[in-house]
Parts: sequence; structure tokens; C-alpha cells
Amino acid sequence: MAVFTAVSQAEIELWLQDYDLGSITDFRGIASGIENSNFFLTTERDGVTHQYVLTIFERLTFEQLPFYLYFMQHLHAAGIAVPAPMQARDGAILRQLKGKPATIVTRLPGASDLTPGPLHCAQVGEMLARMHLAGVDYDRHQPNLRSLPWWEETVPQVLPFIDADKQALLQAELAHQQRFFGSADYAALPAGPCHCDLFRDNVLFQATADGGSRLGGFFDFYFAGVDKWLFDLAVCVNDWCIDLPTGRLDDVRMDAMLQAYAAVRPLGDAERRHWADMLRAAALRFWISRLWDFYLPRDAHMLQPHDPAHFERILRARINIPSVLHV
Ligand SMILES: Nc1ncnc2c1ncn2[C@@H]1O[C@H](COP(=O)(O)OP(=O)(O)O)[C@@H](O)[C@H]1O
Ligand SMILES: N[C@@H](CCOP(=O)(O)O)C(=O)O
Repeated sequence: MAVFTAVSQAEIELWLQDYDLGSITDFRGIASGIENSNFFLTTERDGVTHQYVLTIFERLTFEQLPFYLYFMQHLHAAGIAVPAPMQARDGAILRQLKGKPATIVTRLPGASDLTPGPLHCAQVGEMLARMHLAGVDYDRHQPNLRSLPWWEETVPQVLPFIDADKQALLQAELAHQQRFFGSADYAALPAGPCHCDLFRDNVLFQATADGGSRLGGFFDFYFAGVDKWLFDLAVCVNDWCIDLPTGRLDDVRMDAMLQAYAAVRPLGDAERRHWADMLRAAALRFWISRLWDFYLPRDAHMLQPHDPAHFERILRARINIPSVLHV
């Protein structure tokens, strides 16, 4: 059970007096998170039921959180299906609970689908492109904190733990990405606020009457930051459009995602030319973070570190694919 900060319904009732969300009818901890303490909260106001998620942040600070929360608020206002932070009576969307930062956001409908098909991928691609365009006029700025400078800082820390073959791959790929990031083509790629971690478990779908699935929304924006839009797309393709055991790309799902994305925001020539480089960058990012979580766990909260070998396989599988994308 991943509720690190226990809180009783009585404490929440008191805390909610600073909000205008109605009275609590249900309050329960969410077991599946690995980083924060999350609770489903149901309230009733004027005879109408409302569903929220209360999060007590265990890692992120009061200084770091506004970028993420106001980004969600901005996207929600632009019609993108993401959780909307609720304002307390004083207008604040971030407050203190049990001495930690805490927020209440709207609960999205649906459940994650961990075995997506082309129709799931198309919906994610379409909304990802809309999200990128909607982020253009977001006025706060924070880079993706898990990009090249973090890779350069973290690779030397994990190298002592892995064998020579993996060391060689990690160092060669870092060098490849340093050259790519230093190129004029890279500098010219379009960028903006990105989710940066839009894996299958950060998207919800609702079942439809005809047996299909409708996108319920994107959540977990706590790795968001300004990056190349193509990087965000590559992160998605590396998770949504692959054969999980081998890491190989599934062309049908990838085409579905890319076509749907490009129908909203057509890709430029440099983006198509550097598709393979960006898939490699996206694989490297998660290989490094998984190695770091696996060998250098920072606290007891990482209950089950993800398998680093998965992203090593993905990286190896991307190194020899054709570099040009035809979408
Ligand atoms: N806004 C939301 N709407 C619906 N469900 C949510 C929302 N936020 C979180 N959840 C649920 O809570 C679970 C844990 O959230 P997550 O962000 O993954 O936690 P953590 O940051 O602790 O890893 C998710 O798998 C999802 O089921
Ligand atoms: N998606 C990442 C892990 C990021 O953490 P989470 O909060 O999204 O679970 C990975 O798979 O390595």
C-alpha cells in the first residue's frame, strides 16, 4: 500500500474547510502509486457528486510544484483532458497538509489499458499533439530535468555497477546524444512544455458502448518540462508501440500514433530526419533513470524499481533502424 503519509477522514474534513468542494462521502487511499500519497475523494455539493484525487507530495517541494500544477490548469482550460487543480477559497492550488505540499485535482474517468491497440495509440497521438500546441502560450518555464545535463551527471554514477558491455553501450550512446544535442538540426527542432513520461500507466481510457475505448485523459505531470516535442512523441512510441518482451517497434501501432499526431501537428523535415536519434534519446533517458533507481535507491519509497534491462533492449533495438521517418 503506497500511502506514505497517513491521513484520517476527520483531518481531511478539517482541511477541506478552506475549499468549497462540498461534504465528503468517500475517502480512500490509492495503493498503486510509488512516489506520492494519493487518495480518491468523493464529495457531494448541492446534490451533485464530485470525484477528486488528493495528493500529498513526498519528493517535490513547494518551490518545484507550481510549474506542474499551473501547466495542468493551463491545459485543462485549453480543453485538454488532464486533471484540473482545485482552488481553495483563497485561490491557492497548492497547500500544506501534514507539513507537506498537497493538492486536490479532478479525478479523470477510466482505467489504464496496458495492452493498447492502434486505436488507443491514435487517440494518444492526437491528444499529445493538441497538448503540445496548447502549451505554446504557457508562461512558466522549466526545462526537462531528466535531459542531457542529468544524463551526463548520472551516467558516471551508475557505470561502476554494470558490466563492460553495458558500460560501452551507455558511454557510446551518451556520446552520440551529445553530438546530436550539439547539432544545428537539434537546436532548430520545435520545443515546448512536454509531459516527458507519458507511459501506458499515465493515461486512462473509458469503455464505450460499442466495445471500444475512449481516451479519459493524461495524468502524472510531475516529470513535465520544456523539451523538444519530438522527444515527447518518442517517449510515447517507445512505450505504447512496442512488443514488450523484445522492445521492437510495432509498425501498426506506431503508424497509428504518428499519423494521428501529424494530422494535428505535421512533423518538419528535421524531425523526420532525426526520428531514430530521438527514439534512442528517449530510450537512453529511461535506461539511465532505471539504472539509477535500481543501483542507487534514494529512499524506501521506490517499492519496486522498474527493470533497467527493458530500456537497454529498446535502445539496442533502435540503434539500427532507418533514421528517416515517412509520415
Ligand atoms: N487525476 C486522476 N484521475 C484518476 N486517477 C488518478 C488521478 N491521479 C492519480 N490517479 C490514480 O492513482 C494512481 C497513482 O497515481 P500516480 O500518479 O501513478 O502516483 P505516484 O506519483 O505516487 O506514482 C494511478 O495509477 C491512477 O489510478
Ligand atoms: N515511466 C518511468 C517511471 C516514472 O515513474 P512513474 O511515476 O510514472 O511511475 C519508467 O517506466 O521508468
